[in-house]
Amino acid sequence: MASGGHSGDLPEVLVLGFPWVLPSLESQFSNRFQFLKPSNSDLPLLQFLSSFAQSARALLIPGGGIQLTSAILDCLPALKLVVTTSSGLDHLDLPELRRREIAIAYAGNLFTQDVADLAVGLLIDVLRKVSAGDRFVKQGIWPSKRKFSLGLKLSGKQIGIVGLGKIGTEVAKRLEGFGCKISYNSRTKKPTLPYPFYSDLHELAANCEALIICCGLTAETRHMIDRDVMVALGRDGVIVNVGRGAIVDETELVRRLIQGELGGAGLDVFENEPEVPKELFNLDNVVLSPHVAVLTTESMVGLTQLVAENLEAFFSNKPLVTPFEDYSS
Ligand SMILES: O=CC(=O)O
Repeated sequence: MASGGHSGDLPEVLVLGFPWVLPSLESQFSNRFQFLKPSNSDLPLLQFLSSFAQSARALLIPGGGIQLTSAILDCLPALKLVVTTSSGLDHLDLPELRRREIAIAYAGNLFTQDVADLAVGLLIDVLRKVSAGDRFVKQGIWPSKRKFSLGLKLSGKQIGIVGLGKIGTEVAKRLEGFGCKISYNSRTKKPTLPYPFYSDLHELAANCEALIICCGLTAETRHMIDRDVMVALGRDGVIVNVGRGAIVDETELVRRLIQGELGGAGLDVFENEPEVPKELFNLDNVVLSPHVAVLTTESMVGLTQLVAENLEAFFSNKPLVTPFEDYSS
């Protein structure tokens, strides 16, 4: 067996890429599923799939690092389920999966709190210069230089949430606790929420001191945070991105940060991960994190369980625990 390990008649789960939870799934559920791993083989991916994955009905794929293309799907005639470990689905070709009648299970709301926490953490870090202060102390600069540059107050700030779904709403709740004034732009107005809605993103930006990007990446949101939005946000404006890198025009963002035409940025996601524009490395008003908003010890325990439950449900012909059904988004 090219994937390593033979497990008799257990249902096969093809694994593409390197899902974070794979080691814990293997250690807890190897008696339930047989994991087929092309990454363990020397064969090119499509050749591996055509040789060893013809009967695989379920596929496990992480949220990043690999796109599920038609070329891959063409090699998987028996595929009926994709389980992805993310809440964002931009790595999946949704119309193509629908056309092929392949179901999707995803992380649902599992990461909502963690992502909202990190968004607020990044905002506080940019404004109050936590990481910059940490470097100032650890690099021994404090005794000689004495003065550390002033940060900015969070309390009372006008914050614009871009995408007021589950994550955006949790960010808003947290920031209300800091006395911030929240407004938002989203696909639709949320009548049950008290915050001012701006259907025009530029208007939102013009009325805010920071934008927190919480939406998913779609054809509509790609490069939605463009030059004009950044101009509207103004020279002191801050951008925090916990959505997807490509929602922001990264080249423009970097240029404005270098030129001092934007106040700062807190970025967990980038256009070409894991590549990050090196020009950002020396900017103290920029805080970078390696796409970890969803990753906590607790969330990975929950995710391991959720993936296993979705696989169990599928193989016993029961409804998925966290199906993704809105193929249009
Ligand atoms: O970025 C991570 C996710 O979409 O879950």
